Amino acid sequence: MNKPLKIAIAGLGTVGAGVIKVLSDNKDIITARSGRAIEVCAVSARDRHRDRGVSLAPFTWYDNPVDMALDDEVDVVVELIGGSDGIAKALCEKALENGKHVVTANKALIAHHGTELAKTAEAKGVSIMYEAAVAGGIPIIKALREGLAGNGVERVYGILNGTCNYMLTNMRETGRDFDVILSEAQDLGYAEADPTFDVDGIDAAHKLAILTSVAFGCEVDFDGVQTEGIRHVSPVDIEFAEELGYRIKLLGIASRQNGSVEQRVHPCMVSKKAPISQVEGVFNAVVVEGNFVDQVVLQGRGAGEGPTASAVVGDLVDVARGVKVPTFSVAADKLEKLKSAPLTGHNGSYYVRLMVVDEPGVFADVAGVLKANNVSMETIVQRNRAPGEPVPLVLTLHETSEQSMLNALNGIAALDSVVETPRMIRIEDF
Ligand SMILES: NC(=O)C1=CN([C@@H]2O[C@H](COP(=O)(O)OP(=O)(O)OC[C@H]3O[C@@H](n4cnc5c(N)ncnc54)[C@H](O)[C@@H]3O)[C@@H](O)[C@H]2O)C=CC1
Ligand SMILES: N[C@@H](CC=O)C(=O)O
Ligand code: NA
Repeated sequence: MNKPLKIAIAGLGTVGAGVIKVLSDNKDIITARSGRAIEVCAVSARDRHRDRGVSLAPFTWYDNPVDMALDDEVDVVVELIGGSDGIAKALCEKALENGKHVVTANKALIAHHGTELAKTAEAKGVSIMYEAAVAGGIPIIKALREGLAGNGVERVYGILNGTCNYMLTNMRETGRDFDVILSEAQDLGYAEADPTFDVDGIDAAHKLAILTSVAFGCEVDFDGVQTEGIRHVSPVDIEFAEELGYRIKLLGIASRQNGSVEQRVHPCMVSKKAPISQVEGVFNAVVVEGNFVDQVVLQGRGAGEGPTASAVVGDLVDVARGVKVPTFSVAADKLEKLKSAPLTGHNGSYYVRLMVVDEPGVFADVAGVLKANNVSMETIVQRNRAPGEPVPLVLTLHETSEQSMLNALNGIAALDSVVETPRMIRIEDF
C-alpha cells in the first residue's frame, strides 16, 4: 500500500466535524478507492474542548491554523473556517506557497480570490479543490470540469442556496414566519455564519460566480453577479404565485452572450410544471445546457454536515489518487476576462404586486403607465375588495426589456393610489 495522505483540518464546525466522521466511518472504502489511507494528522478550531461527537485526541492541535501550512507532515490543508479574507485566505495562500494541496468548502474565498489562488496552485504544481463550495453534496464542479469538458456551455442555472430553498418551501407549506424558519435552518447547520449572506443572495452569488468560471472558462467575477435575495418575498406573493401556477425559487443564472456573460441571482417565478420547481427544502439543483449533451440536471442536498463533508472527501480522494486537473476548466493563466452584461439589457416576463387604495380608476392609471412604457399586460388580479383600504393588485407582464419594466415601475410607484413600493419578481420560462 502507498504511504497515507496526511491531512490537516482547519475549522471543526458543521463541515469539519462531518469530514472527520466520513473519513472514520467509510475508512475502508475510501482507502480502497484512493489506493492509500487518508489520515487526519492535525486540527485547529476556536474551541479545543467543545464536544463535537468526535475525539480529537489522536491529532496534533494548532491554536493558529496558519501554522499547519508549515507542518512537514501535512500533505493537504483542508480549510473549513469560512470567510473571503482573514485567516482562511492566509492559510490557503501559505499552504499553496509551501507546496501543499488545499481542499476547501469556502465559496466566499473562491468567489473573491479564486483566480489568484488557482494561479498560485498551478505555479506550485499543487491543487486547490472546492467541490463542497458549490451546491454542497452535488458533484457539479467535477461534472462541469470533467464529464462535460467536450461541450460548449451556453447556460448554467439552478437553486444554489439550501437555506433559502428550505425557507421558501416552508413559508409556502406551513405559512410560518420568515425569522422562525431561518432560525430552524441555522439549527440544522444549513446557514452561513452570517445568515444575511444566505437571505440576501450573496452566498448563491458566490456559487454562481464560481460556476460561471468553470462553465465558460473565464476569470471568477463575483462583482459581475447582479444579486437580489428573498427578503422581500412575502407570504402574499407566495399565495399569488400558487394561484397563477408558479413557485417562487431563488435561482442563480449565468448565460454567455457574444463575448460577455450575464450573471444574476434573484427570486424567480417558475411554472409549477417545470422540474426545478419540484426541488424543495434544502435540496439544490443545477442545470447545465451544453451544445452537444443538451441538458444535464443534477440534484441533491445543498447544505448540511453529511452532504458537504461528502464533497470535501471526494476532493481528498482525487488528491490521494494523484488526479491532476485545472482549478477551473482551463489553466488559470488562460482564463478569459469576460465583460458583464447589465441586467437592464435583459428581456423577460414579470410579476408585479402593488398595494393600491381600492377606488375607481386605479386600473386605468396603472394601465396608462404601462402603455406609455410599451409594456403589455398578460393578467391582472385583484382580491379582497375593501373600499378605501390598501389591497394587493397583481399583474403579470408579457416579455419586455428590464429597462422598460423599471421605467414603468417608477411611474406606477408615483401614482397617488399606489401606497407601497411595488414588488417585482422575474418570471423564468424553463
Ligand atoms: N454548513 C454547510 O452546510 C456548508 C458550509 N460550507 C462552507 O464550509 C465552511 C465551514 O462552514 P461550517 O462548518 O458550516 O461553519 P461553522 O461555523 O460550523 O464552523 C467554522 C469552524 O471554524 C472555526 N474557526 C473560526 N475562526 C477560526 C480561527 N480564527 N481559527 C481557527 N478556527 C476557527 C470555528 O471554531 C468552527 O470550528 C464555510 O466556508 C461555509 O461557507 C459549504 C457548504 C455547505
Ligand atoms: N449556507 C449555504 C450552505 C451551503 O453552501 C446554503 O444554505 O446553501
Ligand atoms: Na458540490
